[in-house]
Amino acid sequence: MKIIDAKVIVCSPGRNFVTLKITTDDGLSGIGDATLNGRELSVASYLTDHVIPCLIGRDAHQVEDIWQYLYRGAYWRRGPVTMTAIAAVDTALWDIKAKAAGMPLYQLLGGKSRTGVMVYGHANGAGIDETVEQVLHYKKLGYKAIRAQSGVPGLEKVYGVGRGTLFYEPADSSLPSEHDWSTERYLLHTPKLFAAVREAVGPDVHLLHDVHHRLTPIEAARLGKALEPYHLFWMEDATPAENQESFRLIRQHTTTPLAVGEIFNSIWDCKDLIQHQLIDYIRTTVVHAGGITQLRRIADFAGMYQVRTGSHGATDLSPVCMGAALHFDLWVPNFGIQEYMRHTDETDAVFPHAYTFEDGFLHPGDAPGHGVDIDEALAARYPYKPAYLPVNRLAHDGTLWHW
Ligand SMILES: O=C(O)C(=O)C[C@H](O)[C@H](O)CO
Ligand SMILES: [Mg+2]
Repeated sequence: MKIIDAKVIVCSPGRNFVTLKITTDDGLSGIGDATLNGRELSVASYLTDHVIPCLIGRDAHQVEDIWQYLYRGAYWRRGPVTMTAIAAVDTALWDIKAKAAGMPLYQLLGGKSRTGVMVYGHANGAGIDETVEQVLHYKKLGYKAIRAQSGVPGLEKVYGVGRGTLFYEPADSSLPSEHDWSTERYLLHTPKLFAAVREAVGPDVHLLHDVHHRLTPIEAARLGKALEPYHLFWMEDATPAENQESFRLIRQHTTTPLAVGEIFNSIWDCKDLIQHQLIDYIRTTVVHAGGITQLRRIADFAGMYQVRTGSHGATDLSPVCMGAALHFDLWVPNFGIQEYMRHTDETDAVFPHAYTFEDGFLHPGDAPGHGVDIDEALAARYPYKPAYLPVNRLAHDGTLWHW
């Protein structure tokens, strides 16, 4: 089964997406997500200029060999652009392999390990009352797990608080917009938020929170401790993770479970965190961590240390990534949870998909492959629009901080 064509489709149905489509000589085609928020065209170029020429004529069934060929063959290893490009190829090839077998992808991975994929939704509000209201709204929609983010008094724009109720889109400007930040205000506010949310929602709903890399390890330890009475499912990205060792300090002070990894692109980024049991959930995704082939390796390694998966699933990960992720989630033995930020109707129309939401769970469906397609004619009606993620500055003196 030879690869005869591969092309990159860039479109912007509400937000930018990059999709790779691979076609074989026996008429099968598969697609992979290649979206890297705010840096989309770098991956498109990496694929078009450097990867696609090397794919033509290869056997589409050799998923592992092609992965190694692209990873080792580039000489320059890892990095978000490279690994997103490799992920797109890998996802498209798994899609083709499953279609050739006439099976949904989860069957090829080892079959179902559960009846559905528990997801968490995003509730956010300008203040505590509005956030509580949103959490209750998500509960009513059937969600078993809800992430809560709220504006902080005295700060104008805070991570996680966007427009609308079901959709959140941080890449909101043609040049990076500027947010302001005060750790002290945030640390005073957030325990009050979770006291109110837990009180309103009761003991059974899982609650999650994303710190978005904004605290130092000792500050994160203080927050984790303060949140213990509200028994969070996880506290995410408590501090930047370039130095994996820094999580040891947080761990020594709090029993609040820790989740990390949405910006990781290889198993090496999480090796120490997993091996030393410094985290509880690993958030690497299909699209940014080298596809199903490497994600499977990360999950198996994590399983040895009782670390479970909790893949990133924000709106900048296309429905193609979501479809592939759900097959992975249905199979992976050490599954924890899947993030689910709904896409807009425009996005869903461009990417028709087999997955469905019911009562807090997503189901990948039983269509052969990963079950997500792209309507190329419709995609062509939404040309690329430059859009950046914001930056963050300390409110008191304008120092550039982590966003
Ligand atoms: O979904 C999350 O947990 C995020 O942190 C979302 C990120 O800000 C977003 O995906 C950046 O592209
Ligand atoms: Mg996050």
